[in-house]
Amino acid sequence: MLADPDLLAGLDYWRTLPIKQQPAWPDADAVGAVVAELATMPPLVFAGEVDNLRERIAKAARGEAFMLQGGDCAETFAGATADQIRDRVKTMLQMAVVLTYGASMPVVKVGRMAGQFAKPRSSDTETRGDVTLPAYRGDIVNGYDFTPESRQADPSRMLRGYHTSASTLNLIRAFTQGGFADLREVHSWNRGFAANPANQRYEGLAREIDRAIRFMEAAGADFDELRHVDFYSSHEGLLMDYERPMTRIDSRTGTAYDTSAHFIWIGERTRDLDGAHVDFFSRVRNPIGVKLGPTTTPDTMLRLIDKLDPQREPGRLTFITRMGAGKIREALPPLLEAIKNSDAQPLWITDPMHGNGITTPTGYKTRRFDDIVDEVKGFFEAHRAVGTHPGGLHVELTGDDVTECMGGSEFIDEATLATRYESLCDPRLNHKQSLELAFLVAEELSKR
Ligand SMILES: O=C[C@H](O)[C@H](O)COP(=O)(O)O
Ligand SMILES: C=C(OP(=O)(O)O)C(=O)O
Ligand SMILES: [Mn+2]
Repeated sequence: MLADPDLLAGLDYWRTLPIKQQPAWPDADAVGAVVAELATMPPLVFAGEVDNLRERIAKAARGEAFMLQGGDCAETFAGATADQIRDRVKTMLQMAVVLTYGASMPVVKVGRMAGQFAKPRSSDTETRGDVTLPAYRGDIVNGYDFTPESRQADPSRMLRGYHTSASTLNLIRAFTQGGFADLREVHSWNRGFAANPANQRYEGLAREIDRAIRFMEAAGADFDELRHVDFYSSHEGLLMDYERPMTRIDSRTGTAYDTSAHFIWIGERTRDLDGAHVDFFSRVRNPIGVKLGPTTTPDTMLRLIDKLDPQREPGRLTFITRMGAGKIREALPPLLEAIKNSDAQPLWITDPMHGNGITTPTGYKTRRFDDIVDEVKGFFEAHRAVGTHPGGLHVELTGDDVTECMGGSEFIDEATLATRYESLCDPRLNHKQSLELAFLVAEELSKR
């Protein structure tokens, strides 16, 4: 089907609107050449897969599924190795099994992976000693090394971002379709975790899952079927010179899909109602997420719904709340009440990371595991009180044994942060902290 000329013109309307958080590219011609090349590259995802995800999100919004979204704050080109990708996928699969049991519902698995390369920053510059340089905006824009050459925005990085996303997604598809996701195998990894004396508290739940799997086996469940899982990609839709050329007209329907990922979210810093990002993503068919911080008013939220989901399409819109542990119990209920009295049915998921950042006196950005857990609990409490569905969890995590967030059963403290702090942006839960969070959330889910 041919695209309607108004749709094509609309996809560039964002250029006339105020825009935030874009790099200062030094050479417009070089950007134009990269954008033209990106526009000729094959899509990373197929529109039909995007539609499937939208249907699953619709189920989660109705309270019939739970969404798990996780991965790095900022993926890096160097971090796209087989081992690191495998360990992140493994962590997500392990969490998903625990959550599936806790929720007694399917878990929709979405990686902050295969394209999560662009970062919004609080400041355009970074100063070390008496040197000030442009801030690091993610590997798709500039380098992390603190030199003028590395921090200069380089559009050729967008091509490397595309190719790194393609190879990452290829390996994710191979793992999740090729047998690595076998339910019995994933559960045996979880048994290893719960067998550690530090995680004794979770042993009971692990044993219950064990019994459930043995029951399934005895009852003749087809475990071959359970070796394949659907795993979707997502990232913040931030860098417009990348997202626009990756947006294509679907030949089946004549509508626009951003083919850089299945799911795209708009960040807390760029969700202005009259800004470029909201306008652009209002015109693509992907399921869209919007981060909502503690200052969000019901009116702003309702206007975001009108812009991004005027048809009230099931699965179209996900609100990712990131209020902070100390604020969620006051800030979230008024938003939930306003939704209850409207005709909209967004999916609600909790990001317990971005409202709980602190910086140590030694300069590490970190988060306390207990604050993260507390925000998740506040999220469940708010939904329970209002009668809406707490539909998912959005976390920054890695499969590696890093020391970036404090607490958890290994008691990572301020002094320990320095031993293996690897994130180039925000602190991630390590493998064990991620599993621990999944067990705690499963306990909350099973209370319902
Ligand atoms: O993930 C995002 C960070 O919170 C965001 O990039 C801001 O970080 P900054 O305050 O270090 O710039
Ligand atoms: C920048 C991020 O979050 P927020 O927009 O909620 O600050 C993020 O998810 O990494
Ligand atoms: Mn982050």
